[in-house]
Amino acid sequence: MSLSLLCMSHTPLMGFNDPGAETRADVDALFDRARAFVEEVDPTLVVSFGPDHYNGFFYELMPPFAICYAGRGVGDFDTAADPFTVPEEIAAGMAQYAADAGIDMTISRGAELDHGAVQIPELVLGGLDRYPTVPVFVNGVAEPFVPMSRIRQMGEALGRYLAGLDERVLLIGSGGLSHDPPVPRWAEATEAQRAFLLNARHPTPEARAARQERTISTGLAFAAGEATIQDLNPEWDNAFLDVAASGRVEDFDSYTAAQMTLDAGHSSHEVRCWVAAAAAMRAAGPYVVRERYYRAIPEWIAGFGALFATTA
Ligand SMILES: O=C(O)/C=C/c1cccc(O)c1O
Ligand SMILES: [Fe+2]
Repeated sequence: MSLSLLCMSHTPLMGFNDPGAETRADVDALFDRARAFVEEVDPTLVVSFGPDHYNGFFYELMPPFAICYAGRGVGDFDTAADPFTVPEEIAAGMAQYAADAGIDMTISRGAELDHGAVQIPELVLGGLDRYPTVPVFVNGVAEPFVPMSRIRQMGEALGRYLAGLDERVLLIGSGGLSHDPPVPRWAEATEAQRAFLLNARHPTPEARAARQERTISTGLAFAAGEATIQDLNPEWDNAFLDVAASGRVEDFDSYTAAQMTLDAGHSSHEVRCWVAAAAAMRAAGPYVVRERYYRAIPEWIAGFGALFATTA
């Protein structure tokens, strides 16, 4: 048995907006190190915590988190539209263990997963079918949010279960850090946007392209200082990374959703994926940080961070 941890920001604008050659090379080198880390820890099982952006999970039924017994990419922003190879018995074991531990776990037997859940596994694992992978959806955009302590406890419960398996488990957390991309919000949404937030599965190619174009152009305007979205917050991001690196996962409990929105933007809640993954990792004992990375990248609307760790 062993556990390892790889948390990274995702951004669908990578490959669409140019952040400059130096930044691109720096991030490419980070992804090379991520792939080398995966090769080194040589997982027999991957558990990947990722959010959604109203491509697979909608307000018609929005759980705080869900273990996916089966899931496939929707292919937004050119991410893989492939199925994950999910070991169903392990997914079911995780769900039962979490339920027995008092976690109100949701499951999905047919999840549709967007770039939030697909981009990092696709890029660091080399495809969605290369390793047996259990995707775990964690809501990072849709209010209301459960307290961060529940995310930590959910991660810890799954970590205890995974630590008891005869597997080399790689935990992935995909999301964050500070960022405020133009994802509609119910409170200020128009009627048309509310219909979208309620259920807009399987958009036409034209609707998909229009949506993506809005995000791409917002990224360009943001980098030019002309967008109205919230600024990135490198100070907040580095404080979050400090906690994640320390392994003191209970310290995340003091993060409230309202303050996170104010400090770090409406999509900062994606860090819940990191919290779940780090808490699962910590449940197996102290860990040693092998990589810590941070760079604010406005063209990609991303406080772009990474943390890799192995058991001490
Ligand atoms: O438009 C979306 O669906 C999401 C955009 C986005 C932009 C930047 C960073 C992220 O994590 C995003 O999800
Ligand atoms: Fe995102």
